[in-house]
Amino acid sequence: MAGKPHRLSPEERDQLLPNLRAVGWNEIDGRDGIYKEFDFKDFNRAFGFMTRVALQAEKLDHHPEWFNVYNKVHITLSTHDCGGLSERDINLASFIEQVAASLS
Ligand SMILES: C[C@H](O)[C@H](O)[C@H]1CNC2=NC(N)=NC(=O)C2=N1
Repeated sequence: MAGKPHRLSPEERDQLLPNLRAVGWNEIDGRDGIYKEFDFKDFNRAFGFMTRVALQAEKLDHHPEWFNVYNKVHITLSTHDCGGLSERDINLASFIEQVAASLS
């Protein structure tokens, strides 16, 4: 983990967000963060996904806000250390996409 995170500038957002928007991440109303809902086949897959994301989050020292019931996982990414969206959220979202792709 390198340096203190900063809130992404408009230019950085224009560059970094389109790829994530294209796979279902949306900016949140009233808060500087991104959000996506995942649907898995069953609880085992949802929880397996969460386990893999959790281990990486701990490694990166960057943690998701999330909700799970049965096969659904809802994830919000935002960086408290800078009060908004940072590159750490983009990196974690990209990792999350890789995990989700490998499980479906
Ligand atoms: C002390 C610790 O390194 C910080 O609180 C880390 C932990 N995980 C974190 N997760 C997220 N999402 N944002 C942060 O700013 C953050 N900061």
